[in-house]
Order: sequence, then C-alpha cells, then structure tokens
Amino acid sequence: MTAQNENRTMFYGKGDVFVYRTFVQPLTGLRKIPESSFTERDNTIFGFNCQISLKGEAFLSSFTEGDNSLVVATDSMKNIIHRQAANYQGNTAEGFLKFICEVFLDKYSHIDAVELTATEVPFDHVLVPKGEGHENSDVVYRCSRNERATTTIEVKRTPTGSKIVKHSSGIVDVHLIKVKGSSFYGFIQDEYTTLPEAQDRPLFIYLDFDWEYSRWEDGTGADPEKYVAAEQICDIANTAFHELNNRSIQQLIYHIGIRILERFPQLANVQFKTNNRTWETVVETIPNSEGSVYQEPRPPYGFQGFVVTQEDVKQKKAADSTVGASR
Ligand SMILES: O=c1[nH]c(=O)c2[nH]c(=O)[nH]c2[nH]1
Repeated sequence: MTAQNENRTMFYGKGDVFVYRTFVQPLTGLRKIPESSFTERDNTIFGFNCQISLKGEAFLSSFTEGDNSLVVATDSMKNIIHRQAANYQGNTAEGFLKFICEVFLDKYSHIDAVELTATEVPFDHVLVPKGEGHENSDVVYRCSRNERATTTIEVKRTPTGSKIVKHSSGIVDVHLIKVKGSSFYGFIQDEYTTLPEAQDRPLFIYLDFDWEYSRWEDGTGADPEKYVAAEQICDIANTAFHELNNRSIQQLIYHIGIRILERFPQLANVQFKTNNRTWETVVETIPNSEGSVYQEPRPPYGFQGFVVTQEDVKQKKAADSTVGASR
C-alpha cells in the first residue's frame, strides 16, 4: 500500500436502508436510575434507517478504472442488511450493527472496514380502553415524531481479527422548552450589543447527544446492567433542565453531561450539539396572568458544542470537595 493510498478517503455505500423487524426479544435488566422510570424496551418494533459504507484498498480500481469486479453493489448491501436482520440474536441497535458489520467482513475478504449508522424509527404505544381506564395496546403503535436514538460503529479487519475502531450511541432532535427558570445576562455589553439581558426567558433548545462507552462491549446489551438506554439519557436531561435555574445553554449542557457520567461511569464521554430556539416575546404582560405571548424565533440561530468527559467529573468532585472543606 502506498503512503498516498493509505490515507485516501474512499468509501461507497447505501443510505436510507429502512429495516423493520417485529417481536425482537425485549431488553430488560437495565440498571434503574432515580431520574427515569424507564426499565425495559419491549422491542415489539425494532426499526431503523441505516447507512452503510464499505472501505478498502481493493475498491481503488473501481474508481480509477471502472473495474467493477470487486464491487459489492449497493443494492446487494441493502439486501444483506434486510435478510441478515432476521438472524440477529440480540436486542440492541448497537449489537445489531456490530453483527451486520461482521457479516460483511466475513463474506467479502477484500473489504477492509465497514461503517454503519442506524437511526431509530420510533413508535409509541397507543392507549386503548381497559375496564374503567386505559392500557397500552400491544398491537397498534403510532409512529412518533419525537427524538430518535442513533448508533454508529466502524469495524475494521486486522491481522488478528476484526476490531471496533469507532463506536458511539446517541439521540437526535430532542426539543425541550422550559417556560420559566432560565436567564441569560452578564454577557459583553458594547457597541454591537442589542440583545436585552433576560432574568427569565422561555428557553427552547434542540439537543443532539452522543455518548461513548469506555469498553464498547458494554454498549451491546450483552450485560444489560452496563447498557445505557437513550430513554434514560433523555430522562436525565429532562431532570437536569427541570431542576437547574440555568444561566445559559452552555451551563445547562455541562450539568447534563456531568449528571449522565456520574450515573453511568461505564461511559467515557458525552458530546453535545445544541441550538437555541428561544421564542421571541410579542406580548410580555397579560393582565391577571403569569403568561406572555411568543412567536417563533427569527433566523439566524445560536448553537453550542461541548464534550464532557469522566475527567470533568473528577475535577468537579475535587472542586466541590475543596469548596465544602473551606466552608
Ligand atoms: O444560552 C445562551 N448562550 C449564548 O451564548 C447566547 N447568546 C445569545 O444571544 N443568546 C444566548 N443564550
């Protein structure tokens, strides 16, 4: 392999590969945390939008010479994902992706690495009458418009077997509004400043999170005690937002990240991407009411990116104990 080729960006694959399997074995035995009532995922509908990329030096001639002799058609990639979904024995997206990556590496010896991302297609139970009350239907589900769990994994062939070189789990499009209990003041005031300081604003945020396990094995669900469900991560974010009188989105995401990593020491880090979608005030005071009238914010929007690691948890603990000791 020449030095130039070693670092060349070269991949091809298939996107929007939707795959649905019903009645996958439920994920149970998760560790219970105080922020969440989520204890199991029933997996009645195990549905994902997948994107797969194949990588390998052997594909160079398909680009440079139009030689398709080693090309696995992207149409075949889609078929492999569909048919092999029936053979997956586990119950998590992470485990499913690893299983599929290994199918490709085992079947085609000229593939060097497989990168696979899955975004959940989420379904919620609908409620149906039971006696005087209601219960979850076990056959009818509603496609949810809310947040979606995501997973990415890259498995590479090495002389000693396949190796996971990239893995993360996440959730995208979490949209949360806190109607009071958020401020934003104390920022630079100069000739460019027009934004008024806010002691209390209706903070509307869009959040995408990703988290990495220190040991990828913990993310497969083989030991459910070590597995972290996206639902639990969301519940921690909801709780932190509820409890913290936040001074900015920056401060909020740091707190969410610390709380997630304290609850789940098996995670190495949490990565945030957030947008500020705070509503714009139209009528500030309404007689005899605590409320106001708002409209959608006008573009452009603000954003933040931040990674919280277990080192941050350690440093915060040390700083908190110093403050505690000096009191
Ligand atoms: O939480 C916020 N952080 C900022 O950095 C910022 N900047 C801004 O105009 N509004 C906000 N809100």
